[in-house]
Amino acid sequence: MSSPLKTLAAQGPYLKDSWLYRILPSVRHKPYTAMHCGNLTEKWDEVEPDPNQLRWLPFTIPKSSEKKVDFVTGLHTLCGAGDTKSRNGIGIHMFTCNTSMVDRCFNNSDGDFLIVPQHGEILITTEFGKMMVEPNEICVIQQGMRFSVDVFGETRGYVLEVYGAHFELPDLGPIGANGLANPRDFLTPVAWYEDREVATGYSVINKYQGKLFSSQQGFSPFNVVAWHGNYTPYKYNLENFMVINCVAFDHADPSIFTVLTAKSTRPGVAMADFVIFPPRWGVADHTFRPPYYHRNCMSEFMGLIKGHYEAKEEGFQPGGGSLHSMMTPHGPDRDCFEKSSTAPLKPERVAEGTMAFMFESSFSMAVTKWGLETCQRLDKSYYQCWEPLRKHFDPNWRPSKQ
Ligand SMILES: O=C(O)/C=C/C(=O)CC(=O)CC(=O)O
Ligand SMILES: [Fe+2]
Repeated sequence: MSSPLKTLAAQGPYLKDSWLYRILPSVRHKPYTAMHCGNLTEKWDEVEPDPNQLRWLPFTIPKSSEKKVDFVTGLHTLCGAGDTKSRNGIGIHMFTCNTSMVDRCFNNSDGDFLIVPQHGEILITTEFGKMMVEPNEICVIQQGMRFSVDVFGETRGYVLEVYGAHFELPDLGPIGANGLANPRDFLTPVAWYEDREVATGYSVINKYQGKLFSSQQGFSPFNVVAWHGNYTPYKYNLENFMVINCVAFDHADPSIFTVLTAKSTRPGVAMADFVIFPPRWGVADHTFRPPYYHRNCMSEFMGLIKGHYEAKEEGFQPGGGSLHSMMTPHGPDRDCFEKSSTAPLKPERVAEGTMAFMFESSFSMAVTKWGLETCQRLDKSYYQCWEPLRKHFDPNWRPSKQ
């Protein structure tokens, strides 16, 4: 089923707002009451810090024959930092679900959701219209926008939430006008509405200061007949990313693959970048082409939509994740190191059939109890992928004369 979409109005230094024409105002609702369901959290101070390299096996999708779980009940916070009240922070969540949301919608008063479906497409009904989002596409639902998610079977994906800033295209600097994610490829829904009364009650779920609240009303909130503006949900197909990379020697920093960024209050560092590792050519001469071993000032959460990520072809699986925290050493596993140290440096396709991505943040993130224990997906043997690394230094080695 396809829904009409249009190109998002060009980005620019404009105020962002939208004007919605609805059948009944949103304020026609009963009071919010706390929901007491415990999978979302921002209580970063209640967990012990853990600087280790962490890796998760694919997160388990509940079977609908056992338990019906929709997008909201299937949302679990994995890690994050900062806080919603002072409007500065991020959360990384997983969603695993098997059932559509029925007569309930969600809105996030805390921030924006960048949603990365990994398994199963999702049909998102928003106050602005409908968007079908498939794996290898992403969408952004900004602060306050109500939406409801329909699924078509077992469904899994990743969510990057930012509090206090919106996602935007990175400054292109010397790249100039065109390249990376181009504005023309961002699509936004066209108005769609239903004038539907719901006698049994429609639940509007509100994420507010990290907690979920529910309020009842007697009608569908998707009652917007028309709208105009530039504050909208939008989607983007990662296949449209125009990849720029090294064509001489050395390995470019992964920031060259930034799709969207949410700027922090400190110039030059992001609250969060959404970075992808798309199919491309590797051509660098005299270079170790995979990511080098590094320790750096960002926290790096990696996810895999499909395929095999070059630095970890085996243990890092689609639907799983990894976290390399601020200044924690990491890099390719031994197999990748050996292969890339000996393979001839001819032009070669990298990441064919693969889409890995990174949520990279200048915040130092805490991992929730759900991430460390409850989900039971932590791969305790992750560190062993570097154990077989051996020294190769030979003080007597000299380059051969040609
Ligand atoms: O391409 C690059 O230069 C860096 C990529 C990364 O930092 C991501 C990782 O650290 C992934 C990983 O090794 O698992
Ligand atoms: Fe890294």
